[in-house]
Formats: sequence, C-alpha cells, structure tokens
Amino acid sequence: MSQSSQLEVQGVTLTFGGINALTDVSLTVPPGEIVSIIGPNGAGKTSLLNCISGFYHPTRGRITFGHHDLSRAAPNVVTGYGIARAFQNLELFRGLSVVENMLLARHTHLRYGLLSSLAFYGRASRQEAENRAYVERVIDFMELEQHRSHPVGTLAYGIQKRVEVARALTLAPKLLLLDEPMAGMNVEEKEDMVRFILDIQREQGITVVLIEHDMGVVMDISDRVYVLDFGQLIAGGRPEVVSADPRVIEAYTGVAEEKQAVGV
Ligand SMILES: Nc1ncnc2c1ncn2[C@@H]1O[C@H](COP(=O)(O)OP(=O)(O)OP(=O)(O)O)[C@@H](O)[C@H]1O
Repeated sequence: MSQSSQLEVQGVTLTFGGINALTDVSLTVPPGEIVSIIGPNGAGKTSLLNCISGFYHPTRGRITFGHHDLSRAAPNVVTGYGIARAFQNLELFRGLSVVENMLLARHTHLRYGLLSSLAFYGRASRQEAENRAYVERVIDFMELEQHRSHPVGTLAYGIQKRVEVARALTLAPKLLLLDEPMAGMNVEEKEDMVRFILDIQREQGITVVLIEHDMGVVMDISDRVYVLDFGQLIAGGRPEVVSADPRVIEAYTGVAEEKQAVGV
C-alpha cells in the first residue's frame, strides 16, 4: 500500500483571454478516497485536472499535495510527487506493444541521469530489472497478459483505455487522475473498468480522482463527488447528498422542480 497525501485545491481561478474556465474553486481529496468531479460539458472539469497535473497553472489560488505546492509545478515535477494521469485521448504509442508502452512510460518518468547511469552501472541495471518487474506486476493486476505483445493500435478501444490506465499505474502513483476512463466503452467494458478502479483504490491504496459522465458509475463508486457548473463549484459531498441537491439537478436538467435525483 502506498502512503498518500491530501490534495487541496484552494480558491483556484483559471482565466483564458478574460474568460474564467474556473472561478474560485476549492475542494479536498482525502487520501484513499475515490473522488469524482462531474458537471455538464464545458464546466471546467478537464481544466481542473490540467491545473492539478501541471499542464495549466492557476491564474489565482493554490493547489497542494501533502507538503508539495503544485500551483507552478511542471507536469514531470507533479508526476515526481506521486500524481499520475490517464488521459481521455490516450497517450499511447500505437505502433508499440503494451509492454513497450509501459516500460517507456516508466523509463521516461523515473529515469536515471546519464552520468549516474554510467558511474553506477550496477545500480542502473538493477533499476532496469526493477522497472521490468514492476511493469509485469501492473500487467498482471490490469489483466493484460494476453495483450502484452500486441501493438496498442490493434487492440479493441476498451482494452486501449485499460492500457492507458496501466501506463499511468507504472509510475507507482499515490494519486491517480482519470479523465473519462469509460468514455466510448460498452457495458461489459465499463463493468471491467469499474472493477479495476475499485481494486486500484482498495488493493493498491491509491487515491483516485475521476472525471466521468456516467452518473450511475459515479454515484456507485465515489466516496465523494464535486460538481462544477460554468467553472464554479456548486456542490460537494457524499454521492447521495449531491445527487439530491436541487442546484445539481438544475445544472443537469435545467428543471429543479422535477426533483428527480441525478443518476437514480
Ligand atoms: N486552452 C484553452 N484555451 C481557451 N479556452 C479553454 C482552454 N481549455 C479550456 N478552455 C475553456 O474552458 C472551459 C472549460 O473547459 P473544460 O474542457 O475544462 O470543460 P469540461 O468540463 O472538461 O468539458 P467536457 O465535459 O466537454 O470535457 C470551456 O469554455 C473551454 O472552452
């Protein structure tokens, strides 16, 4: 089990050309939880994930992970703090096999400097063996054995999404950011992904931040749900509380009076 830290987003505003993609967003992701960020299209979910993972820097506000300040950190630095991300548009090399993609990800992010590799050849080769062993464990955990040698581009889309999550796991994260891991999947593939996400949390002890449009899934597996609408946080808390919140129902349906709970 990995030791984890709390993620804190404090008063984050993100402005593009005078328009706020995020306005004064504050939320907490406690270690060990599955926390979902939901909201209608264009609500700012991916922008928030980009701020956490260092692709964007907040215009105002602060993001911390334990004692690390992420607000101005570059993506590779954020990865070094133990935060990995699985991308909505897969970040995989389609011509390379599953195992090659995973080894490459681990090498790229956890590489030894050239000098230290030359000076400490033994240590570098020991590291290489450890990398391979780690990747094998992730392949086993994500049930990718039968696909390991296949070029990623030849795999079914649902399997490619699973490889993308596996790629992120090879970085041994404490916190895993998942941007719509179930988008475009059929029911069976979704059920598999749900099982993997729960195992990632329960067996690996990894904290998960999830962006997902399937409300049934979100309400089922989340410990906590935050709702963005037009860049503002309009609700946050336990799924059953959030799904009954009139502001959330209105954001989704535009009709608060109907009092139909979201996702149920
Ligand atoms: N690089 C950018 N430059 C300009 N505007 C941007 C940029 N990235 C995001 N935005 C704007 O910020 C707002 C929030 O977009 P974002 O992609 O974060 O929403 P989202 O909730 O993830 O939407 P979806 O569910 O459709 O993925 C949108 O109005 C979008 O056009």
